[in-house]
Amino acid sequence: MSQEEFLKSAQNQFDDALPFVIYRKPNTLVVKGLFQNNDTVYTSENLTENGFVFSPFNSEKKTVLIPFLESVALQSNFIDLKPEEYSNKIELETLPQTKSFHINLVEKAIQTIKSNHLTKVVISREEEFLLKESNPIQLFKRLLSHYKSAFVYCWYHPKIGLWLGATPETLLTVTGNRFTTMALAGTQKYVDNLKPVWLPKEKEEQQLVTNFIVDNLNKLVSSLKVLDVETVKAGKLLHLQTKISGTLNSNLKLVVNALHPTPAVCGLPKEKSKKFILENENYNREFYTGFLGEINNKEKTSRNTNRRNVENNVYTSIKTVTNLYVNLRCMQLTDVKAKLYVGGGITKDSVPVDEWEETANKAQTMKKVLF
Ligand SMILES: C=C(O[C@@H]1C=C(C(=O)O)C=C[C@H]1O)C(=O)O
Repeated sequence: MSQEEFLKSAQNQFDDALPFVIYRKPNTLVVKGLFQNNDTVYTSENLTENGFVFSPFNSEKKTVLIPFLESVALQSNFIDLKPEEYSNKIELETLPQTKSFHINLVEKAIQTIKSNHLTKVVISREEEFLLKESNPIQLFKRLLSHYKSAFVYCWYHPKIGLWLGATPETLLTVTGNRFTTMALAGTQKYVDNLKPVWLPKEKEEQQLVTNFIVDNLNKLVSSLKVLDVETVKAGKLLHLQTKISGTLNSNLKLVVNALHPTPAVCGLPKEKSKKFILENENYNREFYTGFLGEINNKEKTSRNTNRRNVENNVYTSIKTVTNLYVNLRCMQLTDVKAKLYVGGGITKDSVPVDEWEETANKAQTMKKVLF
């Protein structure tokens, strides 16, 4: 189906107030959609269902599911915007009280860390805007073109809300019993042709995330492999990333529970930092820093067993595939407003005003397609 027809189906579904998700995996050219047949709120208790999950930061709250069995699945090839359709908009100022609240909270977090109550905590904020372009399908189209290496999505449920995002972070991918995950942390602005220099503060902050993942997965996996740390680009930002892979010896729910929320979006120790966040941030994160994606998708993989090709020598197997992403660089839309969400990791060496700047830079990812 053409991209135009695909996006038209999404528009119709939205106009009919029926749940759907449209998405594209990082560095791929296929845009997929799941269009639910009714407006029931399905939930997933144990991540054993087959469908697309949308799960909040606070794991005590419900994980919403769009079941494959209750939906129509469509897909199209991705078509890039024309160069003149790309936006190149100015940076907008944020309200001064938003800035002072954030800086004060970062200071409080640093004090809490220095008094040995926490090692790291991710402090975040929301920012609200009146919209010029409020059509989610058009915004999704722009996100696809602007962020080709991100997981780009638009998720809608009439009883819950409308979310869009372009996240650089994978929570977990599983194919059969092989899994990969990543430790992503440390942020700086991307500057053309300049080799990035990472300070010890950022390296340590990212290492904490890697250690947490390795320690928590150890009991649940085997053949654990930790690759070297590398610099990755996400929009106009750079992050440090370590890829971690291995074999799963456990069920999906236990592995997700062991990871989510990682110190990339919550902190260390996990429960104490989560408590700090829930008590001190002046808003509800809802699905920001939660996770989303396909679970237990039966994917057909075909492979030719004979190089000299014989048509009937193709070997087909069905694998169970899960692809979950951390919901970052995202926003929630209402008729006239967009609320976007941004945060950053705080350690003992953080400088409050720099942390503010980091969130302002991260906010540009969504602002770029809004104005
Ligand atoms: C919390 C966010 O990003 C996370 C925090 C980072 C950091 O502290 O440097 C970097 C990447 C993400 O793991 C966000 O984008 O809102």
